[in-house]
This record gives sequence, structure tokens and C-alpha cells, in this order.
Amino acid sequence: MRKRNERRSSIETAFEHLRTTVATALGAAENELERVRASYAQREFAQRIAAVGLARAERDPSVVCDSRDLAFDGAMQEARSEREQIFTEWSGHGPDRLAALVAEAAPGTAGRPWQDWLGEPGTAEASSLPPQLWRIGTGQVPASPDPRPFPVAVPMIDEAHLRITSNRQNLEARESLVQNLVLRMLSHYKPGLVRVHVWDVAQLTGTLPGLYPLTNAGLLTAHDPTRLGEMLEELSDHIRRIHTSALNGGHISLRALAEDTGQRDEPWRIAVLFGDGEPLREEQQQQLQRVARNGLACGIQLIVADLPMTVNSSVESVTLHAEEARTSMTGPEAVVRLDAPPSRELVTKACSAIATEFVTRRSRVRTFADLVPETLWVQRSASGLQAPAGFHEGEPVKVTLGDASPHTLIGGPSGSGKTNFLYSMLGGMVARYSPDELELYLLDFKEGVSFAQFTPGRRDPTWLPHAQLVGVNVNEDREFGLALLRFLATEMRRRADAAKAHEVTKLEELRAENPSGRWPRIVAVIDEFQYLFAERDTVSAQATSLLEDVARRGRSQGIHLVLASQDVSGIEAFWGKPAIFEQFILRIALPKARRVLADQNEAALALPRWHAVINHESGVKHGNEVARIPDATAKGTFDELQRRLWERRQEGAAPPRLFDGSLLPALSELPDFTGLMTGSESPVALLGQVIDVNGTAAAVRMERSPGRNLAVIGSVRVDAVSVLGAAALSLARQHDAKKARFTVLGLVEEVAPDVEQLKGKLEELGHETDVRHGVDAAVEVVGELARKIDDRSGSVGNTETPEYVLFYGVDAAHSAMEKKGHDFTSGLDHLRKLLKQGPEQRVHVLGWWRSAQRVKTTLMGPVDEIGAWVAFDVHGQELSSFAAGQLVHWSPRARRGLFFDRSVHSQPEVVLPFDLAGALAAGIPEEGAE
Ligand SMILES: Nc1ncnc2c1ncn2[C@@H]1O[C@H](COP(=O)(O)OP(=O)(O)OP(=O)(O)O)[C@@H](O)[C@H]1O
Repeated sequence: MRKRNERRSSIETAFEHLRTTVATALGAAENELERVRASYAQREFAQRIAAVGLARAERDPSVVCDSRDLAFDGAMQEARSEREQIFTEWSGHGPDRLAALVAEAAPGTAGRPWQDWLGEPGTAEASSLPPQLWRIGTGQVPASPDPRPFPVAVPMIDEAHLRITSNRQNLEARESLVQNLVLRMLSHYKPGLVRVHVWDVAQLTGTLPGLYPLTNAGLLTAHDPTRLGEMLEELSDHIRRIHTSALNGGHISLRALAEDTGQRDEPWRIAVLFGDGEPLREEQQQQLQRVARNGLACGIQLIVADLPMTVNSSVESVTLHAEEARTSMTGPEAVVRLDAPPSRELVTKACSAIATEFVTRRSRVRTFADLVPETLWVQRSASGLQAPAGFHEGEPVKVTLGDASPHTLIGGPSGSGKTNFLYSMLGGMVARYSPDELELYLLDFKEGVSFAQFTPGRRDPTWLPHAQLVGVNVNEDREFGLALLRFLATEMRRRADAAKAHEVTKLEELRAENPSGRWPRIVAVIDEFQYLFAERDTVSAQATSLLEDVARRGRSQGIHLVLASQDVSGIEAFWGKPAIFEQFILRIALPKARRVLADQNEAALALPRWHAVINHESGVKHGNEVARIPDATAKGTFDELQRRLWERRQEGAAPPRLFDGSLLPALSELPDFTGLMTGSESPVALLGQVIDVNGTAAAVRMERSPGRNLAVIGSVRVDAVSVLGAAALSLARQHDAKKARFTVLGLVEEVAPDVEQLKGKLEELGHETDVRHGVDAAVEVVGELARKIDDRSGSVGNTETPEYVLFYGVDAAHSAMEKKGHDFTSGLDHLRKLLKQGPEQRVHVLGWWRSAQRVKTTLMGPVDEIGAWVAFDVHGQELSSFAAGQLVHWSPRARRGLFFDRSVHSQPEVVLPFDLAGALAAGIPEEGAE
């Protein structure tokens, strides 16, 4: 870069030197005039010589004097020697230095004669820095005593526009100049990287005829003479699109982006405008000025011939005279002879070769592997995320998640390739950004295993290091979607607080202020997100407000939402809340997608299979970019990339947490269970897993205070057995051997095997376990326990051994317990005493009732003794009296329970019962066991 800058400054100095030398020479001639005034005649002539210029006086002395005499010769002589003296220095080194500079700044096709390169399609990549100068001809200063030629070149691509003025007598020279320059640029870059637009006020075709083979390949567009507006509009659209896509990360130009990231894929657009010397209409004039002003940064190069206009951006000019030209680079005194053009035949041949090569390149099949860069994990996400997701004409089409397009909405009917698109897009991103730059949270509401690939499996033990959380088969568990949104909202606040502490507002600034902090961008993907809003209930309402919050404020905290759906049209949260929808600026429409793009934009309807419209402008037409999406789910595509990334993962990196709605969480693998330790004053009973991002256990603290009993309510045995078993096993882990007593009562026949299995495990842990079966035994046990309560009453310390009484099917013993004994008390009285007074004496009842009504029958009064409960197949309204009278919204669903602990909850939460197989197996699960 420094070298380029130095070169640029030496180019400027060299040309400046030329100009000042010439100017000084003329100025000195004026000085000479002063001196010759001393000698009147000589002075008179010298004055005239200076007035017409020495060069002219030499060519035609009659302009100075009628007949030559000594005074005239003397004046000429003096003028000559003065001029010579001034020129000597520049003539000695100037032309050589210029030649060397041009050779360096205009290498290859930019400066060499066409004989050396014409016909060979170019090889330069878009990301390579363009030549600084492009040769147009040979210059000379005729007035110089030793007029040595030097190459003349002009800055073009990314640097300056070009204005050509002719006197309309030399249209051929005008066309040759343009054609030579365009050929140089076309032949420098790989075919396709330079697109040419031609507009000629005078004719539709026939301008630059040699270039016409480019037309069929789409590399040259001849615009209708009457429709300049359309061409300018197209260029303006292009500028807008570049700003909202490639430059959306904050770079000021494609050039700056390329210098910073090595990335540049946008082709250059050379717009050639041939006028007739008449100015454009005011409106078009302004449009052209806008393109001129903003075009260079977006790869638009103007070559404007014979159109009077003021340009407020970098522009060089060439003025054509009869045989020669003058340029702004060389100043008015240097005469430029333009390079001769190649024959029409050669030009046509060269353009055909470029077109053919382009068509071949365009039609080559690009695959998932082409989305993966040569070097992995080199990009930084400070200002946004950008990666290709597909290809257009063999060139990558990128998606950008950044300040200007923070969130994306993906739509397409079932089977149109949404999941595949997500794999392509995420593949491009995870290959470019390391897990310190990008974290993924992925959720799929539909049945299936779309994102399971990212977690370790039996056949493929690798996982995606960027993935923090993967949710599959979430279908019914809409609460999991809520949990994710809640997590994002919390993270957003955490980031905002950190930013505030550093007195900044955005993630990008926070990263700059706190470079040692870890602030990856977060991409949260929710596939089939319409499930989240499937019912008009509190989940939908909460999801809507969370979504609004994250969509609105996530932008500045680097949190990006990617929502995909088969049908966005019915999602009230979107249509009813334009504030949410508007934040989803990036729209991706797969074939036949409805309503993802703007209403008038029907591009998705005509889309071929495995293509997508990628639109960074909220779906309006001019933002459409059509891309072919490679197969990203076949074997050897994403899985292969994942394996490479997995091998690069940081030591100690943990696999993503998996939430699989079709499986029950294994108690033995849960950190909340394996981490339980003995010696706790108030042990917790784990009952199931709540639906949150961390997979936390639902826990009830069994402390020595009233109401610390647990009711499991519902008719399904497996659910009740799971909750009671998990509670017993977790409590057992928190007491040293023989320091807790378990009484297990199997009151219904079907639980006998479960009870025996539990007994075995509790005994293995060294706990005294009294197991009884049948209702008579239950009546007996409650009597014994009630007496124990009486015995213990008055004790306040924790000296007593804790007792856990597990009742499987309490209600089955109701009739038997109703009978009164000799002392006129019944089994139910004993049970009620147990529930009421037990917890304070460290006797806790954990009972299973088969309906809510039956719990009430047992208690025969207020339900305060049941401090915590888990209900399964029970409707919400039956539970309100157990939840402090509040309305409970709950429709039972298979293998899901509702958990409420009156000491900590304001409202019940959904839990998944545990799979106990591992925890009941012989051997003690270790802390942190997998
Ligand atoms: N670009 C592609 N190239 C080749 N095959 C593809 C491409 N996109 C999708 N497919 C194939 O089409 C099928 C459906 O794709 P995908 O699962 O991505 O669609 P979807 O829109 O997510 O559908 P659904 O909503 O039913 O899951 C898959 O078998 C996938 O392999």
C-alpha cells in the first residue's frame, strides 16, 4: 500500500514537474521580454514572440515581423536559449522518469501495446488492486528544444472518471480512444469482472462495433438513445445495492473493503456515454452527477464524451484536436498522440474470446466447496457478518448480517430448500468466522433432525464449534422458542450494560474499547418459527413482545435473528406489528415463496429450482439478487466442513447443548444431578427439566418448614414414577449413607417393579429404605409416622434423620384410610398430620395422586400443605386452587408436566420428566459424567 501511495505521489510530482516546467518556461519568456525592452527593437520583437509563443514564431515568423532582421533574430535567439535552459533539466530526466513510472503504474494490459496482450482473456482477480494508470498514447512537448516522447496514461478504475471532448470532426479518434481503454480494462481482469454499458445519443448500435461479441454473454449492454434515464437508474440501483450489501459493514468503498479484507467480488461497470456536445436535461444531468459522485466507490467508471457537465468527483479529461490531443494529466502544452487502435477484426476476435471464456466460467457448476474460503476463520465480525450463500453466473452472491441488515426472513414452501439454504449460508459463515467471532443458536420446530448434524451423534462424533445450542423436534414445546428469545434479550441487556460502562452504544465500539473481552456476534436461527405463534395464548403474546425487543435492539448488540418459515403470510406477530417486520431487512425467497418479498416483487414466482432471491432491501425489486444455491446437505458438504472446523476447535471446547423434544433428558447426565453433594442443610429434590436454554433441573428445596411436601398429580404411571424416582435419587445423593431414611409405599399394583428398582438403588447408596406394598401397609405406615411426628414434636435442631415418604398412588388407599381406629383417628387423619406437621420435623411426603380432585379429598380443606406440585394430564382450570388461585393456562400434552413451587414461583412452568434408566443402573453417576 505504501509503495502504491509513493508511486502515486511520484506520478503526481512528475506530471506537476512537467506542467510547472512548461509553465515556467513560458513565464521566463515573459521575463525575457522585460529585459529586451532595454533594447527597443529586440524588446519589441521579444514581446511579440512571447505573445504568440516561441513555437509559433519559429514556425511562422511573419506573425511577429514582416521581414526578418537582427533585432528579431536576437530576440529569437535569446528566447530560445532561455527556453533551452529551463527545459534542459526536465528533458534530461523527465521523459525517462515518466516512462518508468507509467511502466510500473500501468503494468501488463494497462500499459503495454495491444500487440502484447490482445486476444488473451485476463487473469486478474477482483480482489487484486487495479493498475493506477491506463495508457492512452505518447506525449511530447513540441516547444521543447529536444522534444522527447513520453508515455501518457490516465487513472481510471476506482480512481477517476474520464471526460472526452472532441470537436465532432474526429469521432473516429474519440471511439478509438474509448475502445482502447475499454479493451485494456476488459483484458486485464478475468472475464466477467468488467461489464460495459454504452449509450450513444446518436445511434442505437454501431458504436464500438468491435465490442459487440460481448453482448450475448451479457458483458456489454447497448442502451437505447432515448432511454438514458433507464441506464442511469440502473447504475443508481447498483450503487444503492452495493451500499446495502457489500458496504454494509461500514467500508467507504469496494476498494477499501478489498484492501481491508481481501474480499471483492462485484464486477466493475464501465458506462460509456457518447453525447453530441449538447447538455443533458437538468434531471438527467443531476442523475449523472449523482452516479459520478458515488459511482467510483462502487466500481462504476464513467467515460463521458461530448456531454457538457460539471462533475464534483475525480475526473481527468482528454481534449481531441485534429491530429492530436491534450490531457489534464499532461497540461495544455504537451501534445498527445493517441495509440493507434487494433483492427476491427482483431477487436472482435478478442471480445469473442473474452465472451466465450466468460460463458464457460459462468456455466461451471459451483458447489458447496466453493463457498468455503482457502483459509478458515480469518474474518473479523466487528462490523458485521458476510458470506456467500450461492452463485450467480458462477460468481458468489453474499448475504450480510450487519447494521444495515440485522435480521433475515427466509420463506419458501415445504421442500423448496430452506434448510439447505440455511446450511449454505451458515457454512459460508462458520468457515470465515471463528467461534470467538460468531456463535450460533439453532432451533427447528418441525419434526426431523435438520440441525442435529451440528451436535455429536453416534455415527459422526464431530460437532460444530460455533453452535451453543441446538433444538430439534421442538414442535409442541413452544416454550423452548420463548426460552431462546428470553436468553437473547438477557444477553442483549448484558451487552448494552457493558457498552454503557465503556461509554459506547454499539457492539463494534465495545469490541474496540474492550479488545480482550469476548463479544462474538450471535446468530439465532428459528426454522418454522410460525409454530411459536401457533395459538392465541400467553406463549404467543410473550414471544411477540420478546421478538419485538430483540429485533429492534439486537442490531446494535450484534444479535441477529434468522427466521425461516413455509408460510409467513399468516403470522400475525409480523403483519400486526410492522415494527417487527421492518427490522427484517434481509429477505430470502425460495421458489414460490409468498409475501417474503415486497408486494409488487414477484421474482420468487419465476425462480427455478434450487435458486433463491437474496434481497438486502426489505424485498423491494431493485434489491433482488438471484443465486443458485449449492447442495449443502449431501454427504461430503457441510459435514466435511464441520469435521475440519471441529478439528480446529479450542481445547476444552464443549459441544452444543442439545434439546431434542422427542427425547426425555437423562437424569444421570444432567450436571444439576451429577453435581449434587452430600451435607446440604436443605437438600433439593430434582423433579424434571425446565424448558430453558441451559437445561436447568426443576428443583424443590426440602427444607424444614411447613408445606415442603410434593404432589405429583396425573393419571399416567410413567410420569409419576419418573418424578418421584428422580426426587428420591437426587435427595439420596445429598445425604451420607444411613443419614436419611426412605419409606416407599406402592399402593397400586402397577408400580411394584418401579418401587423395587428404586429400593435397590437407594440401598446401594447406603440408605435405610422401607418398602411396603398395598393399602393396609400404607395405613399402618401413616400411623407409625404420625406417632413419630408426635415423638419428635418440640425438637428444633437438625439432629433428626430426615425421612422421605414416597407414596405411589395415595388416593388408592383413601377408603382404607377413612376407617377410624380405637383412638377415633383415621389413616387420613394421620396422613394429614404428616403433611401438616411432618416437614418441620424433617418428614416430607412426596406423593402421587391420580387426579387433582383426589388431592383435595385427601386434604379436605386448604391445599397449603402441598408446597410444590407437578401436574401432568390435568387441565389448567383444575389447578388454579393449587397456584394461589391464579388462572393457569395449560392444556395437557404427552410427557410434559407443569411445575409450581409456591415458595419461588409466580406462575407454573413446563417441565420434561427425566429418563431415569442411567440413574437407576448399578454404579454411582460421577460428577460431570456424560
Ligand atoms: N440447492 C439444492 N441442491 C440440491 N438439492 C437440494 C437443494 N436444496 C434442497 N435440496 C434437496 O431438496 C430437499 C428439500 O430441501 P430442504 O429440506 O432444504 O427444504 P425445506 O424447504 O427446508 O423443506 P421442509 O420445509 O419440508 O423441510 C432435500 O432433500 C434437499 O437435499
